[in-house]
Amino acid sequence: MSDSPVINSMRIVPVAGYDSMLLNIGGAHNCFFTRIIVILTDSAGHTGVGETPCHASTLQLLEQFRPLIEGSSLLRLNATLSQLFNSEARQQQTAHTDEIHIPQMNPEKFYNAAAAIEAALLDLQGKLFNLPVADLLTSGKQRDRIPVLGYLFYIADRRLTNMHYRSGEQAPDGWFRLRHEAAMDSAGVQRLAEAAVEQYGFRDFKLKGGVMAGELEVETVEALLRRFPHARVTVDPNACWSLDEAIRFGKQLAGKVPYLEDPCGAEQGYSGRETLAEFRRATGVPVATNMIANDWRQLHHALQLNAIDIPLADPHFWTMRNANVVAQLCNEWGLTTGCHSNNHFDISLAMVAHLGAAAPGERLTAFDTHWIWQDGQQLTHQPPQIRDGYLELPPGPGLGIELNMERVEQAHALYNTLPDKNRNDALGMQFLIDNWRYDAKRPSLVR
Ligand SMILES: O=C([O-])[C@@H](O)[C@@H](O)[C@H](O)[C@@H](O)C(=O)[O-]
Ligand SMILES: [Mg+2]
Repeated sequence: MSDSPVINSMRIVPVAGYDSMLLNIGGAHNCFFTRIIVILTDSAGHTGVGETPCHASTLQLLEQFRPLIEGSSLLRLNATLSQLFNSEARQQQTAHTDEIHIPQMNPEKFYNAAAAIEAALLDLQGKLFNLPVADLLTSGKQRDRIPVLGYLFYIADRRLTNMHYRSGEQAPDGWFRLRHEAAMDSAGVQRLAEAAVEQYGFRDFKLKGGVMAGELEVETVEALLRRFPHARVTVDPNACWSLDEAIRFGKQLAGKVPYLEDPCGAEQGYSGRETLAEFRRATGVPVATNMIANDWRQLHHALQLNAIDIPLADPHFWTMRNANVVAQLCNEWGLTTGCHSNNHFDISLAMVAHLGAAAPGERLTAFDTHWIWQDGQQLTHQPPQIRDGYLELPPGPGLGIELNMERVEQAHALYNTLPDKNRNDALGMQFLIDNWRYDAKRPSLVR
């Protein structure tokens, strides 16, 4: 191993960017979102980067892992990551939940931390070997671009708050202006979709549900389908519909949507995996999830119960290499590969591009990305591009991106000014509904 570059330094940089007042079951997105960037430098003179959701406990874990990373040999990446996976922090990790917008949920963020480190190490290895990260994943690069979907939200009126949402008024007409304006009904969401198609060429859409009564969200899906008859449109109510409601809406949408995402969840003593299995049997509608199959043990139970068709294995929940294994299992076992997302910068966009580029087989559903809400705030010189509904694999070795350090420092400075650094979507809701509180079983505006 004497010829292997050694990791000289690991920098952990919490960063913040701007977001719109996007609604979901957990409330309303804050005007700021936060992420962590991990920057590794090695003795060969290369820089490797990874990105992950930001939480105080993830920052602590990354600090804790620093001694295992600094001084490690780049070519012994497997051994280094095994140390992380064998650490006590991993043993303490409860099953990964997606309930990051609910402040009382504060599980150890082992996977988020490991994912950022692994991505940065892979980026360095790619630069060393002059290969894209997609080629370092077990299945190797399969394609140069991946289908991605237009992630649509109902948007609350930022003017009702005293929070620092951006206005977009300086932007020319179209997506970059509209994404800041209220969109509280089907017509509003349709206008967003039209602008997103104009800008990015999407053929697939996902509506973030769990906001309005289910009937209204189904109506929005149907309105989108009428407007874009050849598009694939789905809705994700984040498991807030009851099983009965999910079956009713599922039957209404059967044959019209490619899948429904987490249409129902745990209720009346039955687990989400059990209710989703019943939903599938009753409706025949394929099920995608990012809520009940987020680690090997959960995935195993979900598949035993025939509860899901599309595990949305997010590289930030699984790490890129594990998510690639999930994609291989999907290919071998007749499932469909997809990917979940949260608000993110362009380092995550590159991670997702490489993951999708390495997914084997043809059963790939359009990957999620929230990038369209952040486009323009990039932390790299040339972010990966979404054109014609496809996310293009950036050229060049590693992740194919280069940090713009001036932007990174600005985003870090912004993070340092924030009073609330962990995600908390309940804050903005107080401007819409007095004493609003999260309820996993009720859409956020149904109170
Ligand atoms: O960004 C949001 O509001 C989503 O609700 C996000 O937090 C979810 O994790 C995600 O998009 C999903 O459930 O698919
Ligand atoms: Mg989801």
